[in-house]
Amino acid sequence: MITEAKHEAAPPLLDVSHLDVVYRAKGFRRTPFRALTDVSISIDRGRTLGLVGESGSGKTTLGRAIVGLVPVASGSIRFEGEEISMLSTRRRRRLSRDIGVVFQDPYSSLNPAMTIEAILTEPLTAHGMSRRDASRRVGALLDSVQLAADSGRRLPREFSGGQRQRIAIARALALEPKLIVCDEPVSALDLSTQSKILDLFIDIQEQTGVSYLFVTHDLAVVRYISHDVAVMLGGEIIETGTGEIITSTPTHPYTQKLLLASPVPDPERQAARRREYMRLT
Ligand SMILES: Nc1ncnc2c1ncn2[C@@H]1O[C@H](COP(=O)(O)OP(=O)(O)OP(=O)(O)O)[C@@H](O)[C@H]1O
Repeated sequence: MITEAKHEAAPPLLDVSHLDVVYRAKGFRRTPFRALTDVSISIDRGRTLGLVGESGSGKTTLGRAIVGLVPVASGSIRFEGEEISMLSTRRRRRLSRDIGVVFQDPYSSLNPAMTIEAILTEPLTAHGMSRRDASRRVGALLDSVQLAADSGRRLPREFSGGQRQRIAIARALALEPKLIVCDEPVSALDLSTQSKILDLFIDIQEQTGVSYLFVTHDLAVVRYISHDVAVMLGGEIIETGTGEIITSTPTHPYTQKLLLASPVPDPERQAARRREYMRLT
């Protein structure tokens, strides 16, 4: 008898559902503080979700909850279908192979006393790779972020901000993660360096199929890099949609206000302006 094969849709790579995070009362806060309320997002393989919102809206908290740095009060975080919000430290550690992180500040995120080779081999040897194999992999990692092969012998202070962010990206890539949480990774860089690093993120995604949760407060950055966008306000997701729609015709008044405050350049209008300029000169 011929039976019809059942094709169940694969779960999204990351599926966050009805997530609440509450920080304990501490310092000036005398009562517990609810930083995330009923947050739901999902990211498919090879896709980028831009997470946008003003300072204090909860973007970093969501990224930290996903990588296990902040405890979850309720709701779920599923990675490849497996619930990960309540894992033991040991299982979490194994998961840290699959979920990498790149932080905002390239100046404080690298240990100033370690050579670049030591920085890049550390996660590899911590996950059981021999020192010799790890050291061999450093060359490939430096190459993937377009840094010279002899960079391994140098210290972080010998590099510019953009180069340090390349090193931080190489470190995040070391264990071949499936998802990288990128927390404002370009906001400390000047504009021309920003666009080079964004292009690097895009190239790496095309080559490896990695997914990104890309936290930023800048709609222009989100437009450039994201397939999908979620907008946060006061610990809640208030609007989601494709990058193009959210950065051109958002429906929520708050997103419209964000867009007015930092208009996203329209590529067609820019091209028309360039053509007009060429005609006149
Ligand atoms: N460890 C903590 N304990 C208590 N409250 C915290 C803690 N970390 C963050 N918060 C509070 O949670 C809220 C969300 O902070 P979060 O850093 O997630 O926002 P954000 O959108 O990433 O802001 P920014 O862009 O400034 O980093 C803020 O009101 C912040 O003060």
